[in-house]
Amino acid sequence: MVLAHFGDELAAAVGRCRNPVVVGLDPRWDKLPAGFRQDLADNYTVRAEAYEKFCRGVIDVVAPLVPAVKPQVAFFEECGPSGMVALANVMNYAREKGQLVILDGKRNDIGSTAEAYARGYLGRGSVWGADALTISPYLGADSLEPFVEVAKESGAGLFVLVKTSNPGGGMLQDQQIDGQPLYRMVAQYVAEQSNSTLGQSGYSSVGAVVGATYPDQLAELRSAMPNSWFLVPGYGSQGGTAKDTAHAFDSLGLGAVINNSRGIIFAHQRPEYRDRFGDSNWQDAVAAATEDMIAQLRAETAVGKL
Ligand SMILES: O=c1ccn([C@@H]2O[C@H](COP(=O)(O)O)[C@@H](O)[C@H]2O)c(=O)[nH]1
Repeated sequence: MVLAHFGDELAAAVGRCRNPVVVGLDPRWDKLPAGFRQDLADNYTVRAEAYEKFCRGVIDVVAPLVPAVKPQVAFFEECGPSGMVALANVMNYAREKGQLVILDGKRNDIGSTAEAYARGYLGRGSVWGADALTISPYLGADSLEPFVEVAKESGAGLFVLVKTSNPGGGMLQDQQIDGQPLYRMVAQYVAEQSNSTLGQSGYSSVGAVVGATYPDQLAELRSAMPNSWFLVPGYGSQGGTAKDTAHAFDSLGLGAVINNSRGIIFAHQRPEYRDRFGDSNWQDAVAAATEDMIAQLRAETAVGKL
């Protein structure tokens, strides 16, 4: 079944869960709980199978708690073909469990190739069936249009990289062009596309990636893209805090979803959870870290009004 409208679906899911947490599925071999690792680290089929089993276990815990998961394609792609099968199985499992699936692939290319990416990834009628996909803006408008067109047809969503969470992103994104940083030009494009994909929630299906590590720009960009969902990475392991994300939300606590990958899925290794849970109770650590993040966001931001 095709999604009616990603922006509205996300608003409904965030409202239902009363929180905007996205759990990032970034499986890493050396961080998996002991029971998942065998002596076959160099066998990528074994790795892929372990990643799938682990991610299914994470989804079992977080599906009743949060609106969406964000599989990171890179960790599955690293495993070759068996990794891509594992990714497809994980995406299907998340959807079966009622989760929206935001695929972090950061795709794009020239227009005709971008169209193939868009048709392959976006919407439930597609082969991959992602509810939303992250895309790069740096090939320009003709590379982005196929994604927007397919998203409109399929009801799926897009998150355009506007101000990324990494320390080096400013090398290009902060460059001044005609008196404004490049990221503001990208934001303007996203705002324009949002106007043509507005849903009943007031939010569009064309959103923006803006890092929690740049709180000032989060505030600035919230005003520049008032109808766009923000996908906010950089929380936890990269240093972003709940307070840092406060300006990403509108006054009702909508408008942004906050991703946390390592900090949740590998919580069993974090000092604050390690002694309580350890490897054998890793799923309880995932639950505790998710619930703690929800509580922090509710205490420090307008999410408390949801
Ligand atoms: O600007 C960006 C865009 C994407 N990411 C991705 O989000 C997660 C973050 O992982 P953590 O473990 O929570 O740090 C990861 O998949 C990145 O590729 C980002 O961090 N920043």
